[in-house]
Amino acid sequence: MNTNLNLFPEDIRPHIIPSPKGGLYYKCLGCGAEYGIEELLYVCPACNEVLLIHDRNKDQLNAISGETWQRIFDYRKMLKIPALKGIYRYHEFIGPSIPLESIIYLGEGHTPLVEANTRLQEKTGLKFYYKNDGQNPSASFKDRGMASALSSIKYLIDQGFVSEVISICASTGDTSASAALYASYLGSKVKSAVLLPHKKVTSAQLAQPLGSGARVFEIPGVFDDCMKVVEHLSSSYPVALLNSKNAWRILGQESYSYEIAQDFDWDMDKKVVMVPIGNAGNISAVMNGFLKFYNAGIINKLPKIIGVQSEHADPVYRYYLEPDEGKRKFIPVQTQPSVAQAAMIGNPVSMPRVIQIAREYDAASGHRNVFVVQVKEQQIMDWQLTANQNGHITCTQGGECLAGMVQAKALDLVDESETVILDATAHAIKFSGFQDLYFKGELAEGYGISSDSRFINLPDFISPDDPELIPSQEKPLGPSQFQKFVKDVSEKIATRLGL
Ligand SMILES: N[C@@H](CCOP(=O)(O)O)C(=O)O
Repeated sequence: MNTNLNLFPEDIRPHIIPSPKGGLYYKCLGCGAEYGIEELLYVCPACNEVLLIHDRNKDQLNAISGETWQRIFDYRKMLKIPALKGIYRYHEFIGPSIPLESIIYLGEGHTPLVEANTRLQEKTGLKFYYKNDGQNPSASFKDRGMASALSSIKYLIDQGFVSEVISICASTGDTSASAALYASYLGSKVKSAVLLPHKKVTSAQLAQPLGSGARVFEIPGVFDDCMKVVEHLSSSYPVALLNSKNAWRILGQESYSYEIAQDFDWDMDKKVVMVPIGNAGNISAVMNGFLKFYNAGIINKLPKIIGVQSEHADPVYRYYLEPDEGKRKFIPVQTQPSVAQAAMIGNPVSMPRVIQIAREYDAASGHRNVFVVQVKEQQIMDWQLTANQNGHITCTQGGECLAGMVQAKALDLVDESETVILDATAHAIKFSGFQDLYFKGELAEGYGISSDSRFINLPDFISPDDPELIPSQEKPLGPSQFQKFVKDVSEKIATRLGL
């Protein structure tokens, strides 16, 4: 696609189309060992700890002023080059080694930021927005990380470092949908396999990888058990791990923060970003993204970060309950049934990243700026339904986020002077089964939720009393009978509506 660079201001022109630069490398969070990105690597071969991707040339980012970066990203919005339409608008911060030809773009990123209506803001006493990551191609935020991870795999294939790949992931349902979708786009060179905890993903989520043609394996247990199997597979066989243990996933998910910064015209003063925590890759990425923009002078304030966990899957919340950093000890938990099923994780693989990045984040902020709150299952469901009955399309994790905001206000972690951004991590439709069970009062006891009649909404079946007036495909009604049918049913509906 041709781009007329003359349309752009002269000082911006050389930066509009990024060219690939080397310099990325894996760094172990445990022993600090460094490794090249030319191999598929998920944990440190020396100490088995998780990795992050760093940029040897990151100082070069500071050769461009923060204000110029802002303009570069604003002008890039005008581009029609597919590779730069999604998360790679921020190429220099997402994956500067990846040439544009290796970038996969399926429409991810730049999801809408929707301000809550006055009623909801008055009810909660806070000004807030949902960032609708359910409007990504596979209907969850995972597509950000997957676009990055699969672009990195395409890069390795394009460069001849690998020829064929079997990708694998454990999932509560969103990661698998996304992995299968992006792998299927790459065709025969990347075969996708996903592991799901049997009966612990929603039917919509199960349908997604099946529809994309992935091999789907269901195993007994919960997500944490699947994750252990996948970790074993990835350390024993030549497979590409697509969970967020894969550091490329973190890079891609940093785009969420870059977009929030750009959406608010780079003004992060008095902003609070709330993120549900499951495998903890997302909160790591969100903090890291803001830190990178802050270090490059693109934003001059670090927003407050508040993670949210359900009382039924709260290991990160428990870790931070201890005020003395030196005494904190991470202990995995056994999860209990949670309607925020995507976050029903007791042993998050990114916990070491959370600990390290949160420390850096607080240090750069000059005060504590990362918090974690805990919410009840009842609050998750009730706030999800409240949000969606006010024009949102949020999943149960988004409900968890809103419940977390209300809890944070009760704890004085946030006040009326601040603006809150909530992460609707997936589309409501994926999790509509929980809504259905809530409305029918059929949620299993283990969730600890009772259905509040204020939220219940069930369909009303309206049919003529006379069986002769009931239309069917096998026996269509004659014209006069059909007219009677329409009149009869309309009158009944009008009565119900009080017309
Ligand atoms: N909620 C996730 C769990 C896996 O997390 P990831 O960060 O490793 O992708 C899912 O949808 O599977």
